Amino acid sequence: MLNLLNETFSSLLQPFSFKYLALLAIFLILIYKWFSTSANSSPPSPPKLPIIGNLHQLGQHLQRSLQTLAQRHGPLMLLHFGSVPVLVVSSDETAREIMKTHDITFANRPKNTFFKKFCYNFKDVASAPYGEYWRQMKSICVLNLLSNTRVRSFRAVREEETKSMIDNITKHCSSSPSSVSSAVNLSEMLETLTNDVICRVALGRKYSDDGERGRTFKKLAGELTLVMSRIHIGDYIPWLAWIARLNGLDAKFDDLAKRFDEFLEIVVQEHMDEFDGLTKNEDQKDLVDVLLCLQADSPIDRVSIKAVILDIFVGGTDTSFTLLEWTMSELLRHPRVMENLQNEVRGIVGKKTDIIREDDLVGMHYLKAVIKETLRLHPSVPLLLPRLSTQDAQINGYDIKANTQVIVNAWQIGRDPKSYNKPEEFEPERFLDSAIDYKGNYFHYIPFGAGRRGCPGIQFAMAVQEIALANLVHKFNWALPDGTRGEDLDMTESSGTSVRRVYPLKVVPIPYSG
Ligand code: HEM
Repeated sequence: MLNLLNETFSSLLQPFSFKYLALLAIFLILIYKWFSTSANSSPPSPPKLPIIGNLHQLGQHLQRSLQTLAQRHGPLMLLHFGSVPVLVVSSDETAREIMKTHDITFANRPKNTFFKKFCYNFKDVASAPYGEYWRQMKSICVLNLLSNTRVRSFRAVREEETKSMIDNITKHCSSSPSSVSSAVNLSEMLETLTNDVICRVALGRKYSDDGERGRTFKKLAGELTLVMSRIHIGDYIPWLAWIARLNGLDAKFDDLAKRFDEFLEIVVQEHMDEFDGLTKNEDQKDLVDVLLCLQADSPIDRVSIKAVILDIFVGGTDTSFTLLEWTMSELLRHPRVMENLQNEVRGIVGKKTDIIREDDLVGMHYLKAVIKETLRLHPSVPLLLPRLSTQDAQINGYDIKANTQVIVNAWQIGRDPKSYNKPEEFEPERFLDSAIDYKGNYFHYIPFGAGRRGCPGIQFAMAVQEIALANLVHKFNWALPDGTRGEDLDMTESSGTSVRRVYPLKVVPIPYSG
C-alpha cells in the first residue's frame, strides 16, 4: 500500500519536479550570470595587496612595468596605486575611446601635491580642473603664445639662440689643443638652448648669461626637474602623508616652491615696472606682457600669471631638450640614418657658412621623419599626463567609475607590433610619405596626447627641434669619444614624468667644411 502511494506520488511529482528543477536551474544560471557580469564589469586587474594595492608591481620605469602587466591583463586594466583606482590604457583602440569617444568624461586631471604646491593650487593650464578657468587660460596661451602666427613671430629668437649654440661648439673645436677636438657635453648645450628660447619668449630675456641670477635660475630649474620625479606617498595613500613630512619631501617642495615664487615675483614685478604694453608692438610682447595686458577682462590675476609661466617652463623645456638629446643619440647609434640626414640637409643648403634659417627647412622631409621616429621610441612624456574621469562611463563593455585616474601608455602604444613593422628598430623611413601627424588623430602615434587636454605646444616645440637639428648635422660630423662605437652608446633612461638620458650625451664635434 505504502509502495503504491509512493509510486503514485512520485509519478505525480515527476513531471512537476523536472519542470521545477529546470526552472530552478535556469533561475540559478541567470542569477549567476547577473552576478558574474557585474563582478566582471570592471576591467581585469592583477591581484593587489592591502594598503599598497598594486604599487609593489611597479618598477622604476613605470611605462615598462605597465607594459609587462598589460601583456598579461590586456589593453584596459584597472590597477590600484595605494587606494587610488588607476585605469591603464595600452592600445590605440582603447586610447581612442578615452581621448576621443569619451574625451569630455576624461578631460579632468587628478590633483597631486606637486601641482598644488608649485602651480598655486592648480592655477596653471596643465593641472587646472576641466572647466571654464582651464578653457580660458588654455585659449589665452594658444592664441597669444602657441598659435602658428605667434610661433612664426618668434623665429628670430630661435635662429639667434641656435646660432649661439653652434658658435659655442665651433669655439670649443678651435680651442682644442690637438687637431681632433675633445668631447662637448651636448646635453648641457641643448638644455641651455631650449631654456633660453622659452625664457626669451615667455619672460622676455634669457637667464643663462645673467651672472648670479642666471646661476640661481639654472639651479632652480635643475632642482625642479629632480623634484618632479619624486612621488608623494600622500597622493596615493592619504593616511601615510606624514611620511613626506618625516623624510623631508614636504619641506623640499615648500622650500623650492617658495624660491621659485620669489623668482617669478621678480619677473612679474619687473614687467610691471617697465610696463608699456600699450606702446609695445604685438610681436615684441613676451608672454608676461600679454598676460598683464589681458588681466582686465579675463580670469587672470598675478597668481595665474606665475602659474602659467611655470607651466610653459615645465611643459616646454625638459620635453624639448630631451627630444633633441634622444634624436642625436639615435643618430649616433645609426650612422646610416645620420648619413642620409646629412645628405638631405647638406644637399638642400649646400656649403652655407651662416646658420641654416627656417626658410631653408622647407623640403627637409627626412629631418622631420627622424624627429617623428625619435618621438615614437622616446616620447618625452611616455605616459602623457594623467586624466581623471568626471562621471561613470562604459569602455569596451567595462564599467569605469567616476574619479578613476587614467594613464595612457603612449610609449607602449608607439611600439605595438600591430601598428609598426619591426617596432624596436629606429627607422625614420616609416614616416616618409605617411599622413601621420602629431595632432592626435592617429591613436597609434600620440606623443603629444590627444583631444581637449592634448599638448598645445606642438608647433612651438617642432620649430625649435627642426632648426637646432638641421644646424647640428649640417655644421658638424659627430663621433663618440675614445673611439666608442655608436651601438655601444649607453641609452639608459631616467625615471619620472619626462624621460631623459641618465648619462649626459658627450660627443666629439668635427667641423664640416664641405
Ligand atoms: C617635444 C615637446 C613636447 C612634448 C613631447 C609634449 C608633450 C605633452 C603631453 C604628452 C601632454 C599631455 C597631453 C594629454 O594629456 O593628452 C602635454 C600637455 C601640455 N603641454 Fe606639452 N609637450 C611638448 C612641448 C610643449 C611646449 C613647448 C609647451 C609650451 C610652450 C607645452 C605646453 C603644454 C601644456 C600647457 C600642456 C597642458 C595642456 C592641458 O592640460 O590642457 N608643451 N604636452
